[in-house]
Amino acid sequence: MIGVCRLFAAISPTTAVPSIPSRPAKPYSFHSFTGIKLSKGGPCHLAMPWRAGTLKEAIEVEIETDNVADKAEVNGLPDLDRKLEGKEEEEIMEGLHSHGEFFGRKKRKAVDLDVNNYDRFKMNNGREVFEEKAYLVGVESKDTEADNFGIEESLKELAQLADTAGLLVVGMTHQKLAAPNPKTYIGSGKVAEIKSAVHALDVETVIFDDELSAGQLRNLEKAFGGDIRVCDRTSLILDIFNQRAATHEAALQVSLAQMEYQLPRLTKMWTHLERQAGGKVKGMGEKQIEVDKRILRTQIGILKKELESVRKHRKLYRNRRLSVPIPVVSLVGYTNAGKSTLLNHLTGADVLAEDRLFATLDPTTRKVQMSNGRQFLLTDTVGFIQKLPTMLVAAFRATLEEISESSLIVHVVDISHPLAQQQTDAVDKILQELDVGSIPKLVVWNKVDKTDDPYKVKREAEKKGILCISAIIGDGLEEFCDAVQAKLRESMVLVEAFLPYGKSDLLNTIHHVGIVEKTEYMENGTRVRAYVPLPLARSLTPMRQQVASAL
Ligand SMILES: Nc1nc2c(ncn2[C@@H]2O[C@H](COP(=O)(O)OP(=O)(O)OP(=O)(O)O)[C@@H](O)[C@H]2O)c(=O)[nH]1
Ligand SMILES: [Mg+2]
Repeated sequence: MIGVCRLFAAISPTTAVPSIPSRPAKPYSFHSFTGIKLSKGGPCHLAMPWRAGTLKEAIEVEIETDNVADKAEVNGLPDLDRKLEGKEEEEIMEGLHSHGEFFGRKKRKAVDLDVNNYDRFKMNNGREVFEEKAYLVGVESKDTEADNFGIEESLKELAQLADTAGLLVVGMTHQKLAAPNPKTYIGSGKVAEIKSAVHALDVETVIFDDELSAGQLRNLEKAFGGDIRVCDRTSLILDIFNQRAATHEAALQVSLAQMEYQLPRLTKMWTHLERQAGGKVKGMGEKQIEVDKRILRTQIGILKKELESVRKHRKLYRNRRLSVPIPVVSLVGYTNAGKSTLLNHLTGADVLAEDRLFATLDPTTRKVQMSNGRQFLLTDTVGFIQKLPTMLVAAFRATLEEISESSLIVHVVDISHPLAQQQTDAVDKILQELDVGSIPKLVVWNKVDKTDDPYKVKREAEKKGILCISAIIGDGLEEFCDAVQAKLRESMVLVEAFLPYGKSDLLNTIHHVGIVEKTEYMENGTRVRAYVPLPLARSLTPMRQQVASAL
């Protein structure tokens, strides 16, 4: 342990490097990536195993491997530090790849060099990645109703997720099954076929398109053999969320979801110890599982408490915002539909918008100032995806509360996507789960510029009463704001109030956020008849009573 601590002191935790050059030989198999300190290892990390996002994480992984596998090596770490003194950089780098032996004070420089030069190549989309090969596996359900995405499309999306996580997809396969195999999810023939493919292609990670049970994960890893790691869509999404969580709240939410995902899957972490010891320590694994489960549960409890306090804070902030009677409009939609691009274009915000899945995790709210003087608040939210892990929906509850408390939901659809309809259905399904049916909704088709025949798309949209926009170019945005106003009016209430001249600020607000039908300037103030959002109607109540008593 001493060695580990010394190492971290020597290496800045903020040193961000894109990835580790090559994945150490299966150092993770007995190790959770839940971000907690388990009973045996040193500090854990939140990143998915193959994707250590920082140098610090990469080193933690190696060191911990040695820690757990062989305590003598851990105790010997200070010596290793000494051994490192005076070594040439090349030597250190060589050591880095062969064994953890050369980890120590001088490593940082060596690894930085290494990261810049080692094993890099460019992908088709121009991004540079390290060679971490992944192979995708899907199961096509015979129940086509449940499979409206189609297996090929679902796997394509999984490939996009893998790419977002920084993996290189080198192959994929699928199988049609009446029901998944409870032991290995796929049939034994398919297991054998994948095994030879992944060994031939030198694959490190096999990703399944559906959530796997602990037993299935274990059996598949055993069946593929070697250092091949098996994971599923859920853990891939969790990893992406983990990489992208920018705020404290998002990080807490993702950690919680990761731990909840990990809890029932802890079993496999310790079985290797029994294997390594030739079965001599039988039973030890089970003990460890119990200890780790307890630690994990305690951590989950702590995280939940912390999240609750963060949420309280957010609620206070939201209540303050709601007390300003400007209607809130939420942008929702499938991931990559263009929500952030739309927010940026309308408000001049600087939210990250890029051609990758789950660019946004945290909601951002900005004011939209229309040319006619009207205003509304626009909130960008986390994107949805088919097969969204339920624990993530639950984890992002606070974020999604933003949606449920808005006056209008704008569903942004990427109409240039071949599966636009399926994506729309997936979003509608999640909105149903969120129970926001009572909030008015406006559907917009975005990325019309990217479609083969924009005119045809626009004609089709017109027939359906849907608005077409191009958020990136700014096409149709004025019509969009008008449509938002018109929709907002539907949820406004008609009020008649008498505002003394000292309340001119309220009169301004009515003009900004409401639709004024009539104003009458009188001796002591203004009498106004207008459609206003409900919160504003509430704050006008005393003045409305004045009108009533004057009648
Ligand atoms: N051609 C075209 N591309 C667009 C348009 N709107 C957005 N994009 C691109 O689509 C990609 C995704 O845009 P984002 O705004 O990040 O999408 P998002 O809905 O916020 O995605 P998540 O945050 O992942 O949910 C980016 O590369 C944008 O430049 C559009 O109208 N036309
Ligand atoms: Mg976004």
